[in-house]
Amino acid sequence: MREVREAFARFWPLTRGDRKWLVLIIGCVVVAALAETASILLFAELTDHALKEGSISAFWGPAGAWLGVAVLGAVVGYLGNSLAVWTAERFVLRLRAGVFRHVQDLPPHFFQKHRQGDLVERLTGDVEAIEQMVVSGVVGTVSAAFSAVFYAAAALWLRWDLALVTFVLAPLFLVAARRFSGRIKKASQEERAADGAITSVVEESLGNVVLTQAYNRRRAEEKRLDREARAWMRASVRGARASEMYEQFVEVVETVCVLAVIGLGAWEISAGRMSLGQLLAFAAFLGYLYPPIRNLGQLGLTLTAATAGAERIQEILDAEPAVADPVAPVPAWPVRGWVSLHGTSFRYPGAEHDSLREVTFTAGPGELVIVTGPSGAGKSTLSKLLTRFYDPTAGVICLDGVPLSDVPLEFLRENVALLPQETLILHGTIRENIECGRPGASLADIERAARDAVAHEFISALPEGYDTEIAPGTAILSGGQLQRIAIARAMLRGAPVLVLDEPTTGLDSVAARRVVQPLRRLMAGRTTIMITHDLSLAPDADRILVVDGGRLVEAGTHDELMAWDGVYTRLASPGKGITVSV
Ligand SMILES: Nc1ncnc2c1ncn2[C@@H]1O[C@H](COP(=O)(O)OP(=O)(O)OP(=O)(O)O)[C@@H](O)[C@H]1O
Repeated sequence: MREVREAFARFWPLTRGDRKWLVLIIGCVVVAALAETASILLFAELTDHALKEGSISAFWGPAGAWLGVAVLGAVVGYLGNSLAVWTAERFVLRLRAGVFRHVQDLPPHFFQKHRQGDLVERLTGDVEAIEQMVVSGVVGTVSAAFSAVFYAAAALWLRWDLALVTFVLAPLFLVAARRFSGRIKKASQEERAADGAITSVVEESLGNVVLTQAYNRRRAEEKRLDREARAWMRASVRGARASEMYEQFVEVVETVCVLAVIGLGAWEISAGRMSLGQLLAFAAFLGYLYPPIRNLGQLGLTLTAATAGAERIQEILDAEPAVADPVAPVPAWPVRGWVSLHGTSFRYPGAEHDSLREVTFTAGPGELVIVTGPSGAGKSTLSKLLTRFYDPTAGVICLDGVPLSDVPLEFLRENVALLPQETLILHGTIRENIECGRPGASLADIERAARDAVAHEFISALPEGYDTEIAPGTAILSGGQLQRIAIARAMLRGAPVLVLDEPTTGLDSVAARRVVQPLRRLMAGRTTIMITHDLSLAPDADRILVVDGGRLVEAGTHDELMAWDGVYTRLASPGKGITVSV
């Protein structure tokens, strides 16, 4: 129960703004319960008078009142339930948006640690589970509690002695619910994790379908899915079994109660203190009294199952973004493009070694600085620091002399544009894909950027031109063409500082040559830091920095470094072999 309380306390604040609706819903629920109670009492009156005495004149009054009460109950029931669904869905909407916003700010290593399918499951199934706990849980509990109290009062009023017998046995329902809640929660946790794993396997397999088919991995992938699906099946059967056991146990408890009432009733009838009609009315009444008590127990189980989802969402919400907007940000300024690193070191969270060690260099407006080095040297890490996905663990990185941690994140990313290793394509038209470099840009600007990126020609040749729909992994365009779209996007952004991470990776030499010309245009007049293995642009670079094992080991122009005969010479002359740092 402590977990339910904790999870509840965490998510209850999200109902702010909707609490007035919750109060209204509860009002409807209470009126509906009252109407229901009144109808039971009217039923008892009908049995006692109209039926027992066989009097039709005694029928009309209670019958009319019963109909009135039933209509009132129906109206408030409809209002309350519709409002409850609306409020619950609003809660889901808000919670999902909040979790999604949080996830978007999380650092790259978070996404390396969590499988995508699992995150999808958390943002869908688990979010709904929390709704069950916070909104439907509250409404359901209040509704069942009020109904139980009203029915109990009515039962006492009808026959206090029989009512007491039924009350004595009622706590058995709650004991049973407690007994089963642990098992149900565990099964529910496993089921949710397995759900996430299934989504992950399907997503990864379909995303890699070429590898699967080319390497005959179909059987292996099927086995992987089968393993997760079986785990899901086991958990869901275990959960269903525990719920069913609870249901059946409750049935038995109910039978015991009915038998106790009939036994006591038989004794009362034999002593002449009760009529058969009264006993039947009371027994029928039990049919009303037990469901809300039973529901209370069932709700307890739903709540414990929902905490499994709540804990999975909490785990995401507890993950901290690696960087935050500065508390006292420097006001925006016309950025010139001086980038300087001073004794910068960085270690990934949880890693044992620094990925960058005491790196110091400066790059100025109009300069092309190439960062190269063996695989695993720390080059991509440098691009993550320059665009502030992480803050250095030691040292400082400045833009125009201002530490990046004092620059508002949005302003920083407007002025330092990243062209990442993998070509990032969004679902949408080519125009939208370029426009996201500068939202709201005119078509003329988009076309100019595409022309500069040598992309206008192939885009115009497409039947739908700039309105052609593309998506990640699209087959309409080649890797080089997609890269040129990404370059057009960066051109449109017009940022004074460019960080290019392996801009020609994955392109064959012809395609790579085709992007070199637009790249040169893109770089003109800006500070460009290009991280690359491909040294075809090296002779043009103002400076080449060679990183090895996280350290800056060589710096100079192509000619200077070639004359040095060090790491760079080996990298630039493949015949001499490339070192790989570990
Ligand atoms: N999320 C992470 N957690 C821990 N260590 C990491 C993480 N990402 C990278 N590393 C480590 O940091 C070091 C530098 O990695 P980085 O990706 O910067 O190398 P790189 O020079 O760009 O390599 P490549 O040229 O192969 O892309 C490597 O030893 C790598 O294992």
